[in-house]
Amino acid sequence: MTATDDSMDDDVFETQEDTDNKLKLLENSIDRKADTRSPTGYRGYKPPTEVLNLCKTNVLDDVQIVIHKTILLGDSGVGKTSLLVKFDTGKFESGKFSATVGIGFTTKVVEVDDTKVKLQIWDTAGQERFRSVTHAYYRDAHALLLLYDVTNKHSFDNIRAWLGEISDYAQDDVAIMLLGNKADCGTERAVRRELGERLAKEYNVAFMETSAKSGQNVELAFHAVAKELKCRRDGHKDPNRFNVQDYIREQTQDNSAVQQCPPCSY
Ligand SMILES: Nc1nc2c(ncn2[C@@H]2O[C@H](COP(=O)(O)OP(=O)(O)OP(=O)(O)O)[C@@H](O)[C@H]2O)c(=O)[nH]1
Repeated sequence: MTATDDSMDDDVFETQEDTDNKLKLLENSIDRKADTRSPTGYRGYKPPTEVLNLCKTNVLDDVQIVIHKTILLGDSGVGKTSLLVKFDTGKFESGKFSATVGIGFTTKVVEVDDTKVKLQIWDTAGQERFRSVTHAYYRDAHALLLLYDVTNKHSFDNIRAWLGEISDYAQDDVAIMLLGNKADCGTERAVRRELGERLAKEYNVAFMETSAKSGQNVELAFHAVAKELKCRRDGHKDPNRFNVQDYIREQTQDNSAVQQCPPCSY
């Protein structure tokens, strides 16, 4: 499977008009909020011009598309922006990104079983003060990638709270994948892989460890989500229900020689 920037033929999921209306709503709400005092200091926030331009080019050019909205969530500093940039550009630049302010997105086409699936991937700010803004985006999300940092126990302990917010604000059938990021940090590890696996099982969500730095499982995380979303859409035609965790297991076994986590003592 490969990820490309090609457009795709498929039926309409979100139209140009829908996207236009959302942009207008976003711009209006930002203008309105700028008029009032904000306890968080967020109300004056305007998305960067590039984000708005991105909306106006990449999405609006393709009218005949299926957009699967995928959101990256998790505490500040767990690596959401780095994971997205690695997937998008193949690059990791240590310490390059300042904390995300508000929200922005990138679109990426992923090829699954000879079909193109368009993921609109939203990167959110992990900082608490932006939480009310990001909640607004949960409602129409098809998939959520929830990250913690394997070197930061606190970010793992907060996952239950994140899952609580997800159940409050997202659709019941949203696809959720828990990602333990920074798996390259062998000696600094503070959260064992088994703890992540156990938590994911408890909440019945998919799980894998990733590294935006080494690239471990980065493509796989987004491909697994794309495959899950495609299978959900095709569900009525597919008698053998796709199981995303089995798929991840098969794929990581295939690649285990290159993707093995360094031994750790936790
Ligand atoms: N070693 C290692 N460092 C990483 C990895 N992913 C991200 N980082 C580093 O962790 C720091 C935070 O990464 P970001 O991508 O900005 O984190 P974020 O979750 O987007 O943070 P917010 O925007 O504040 O929500 C940066 O210094 C990254 O270089 C990884 O997989 N391995």
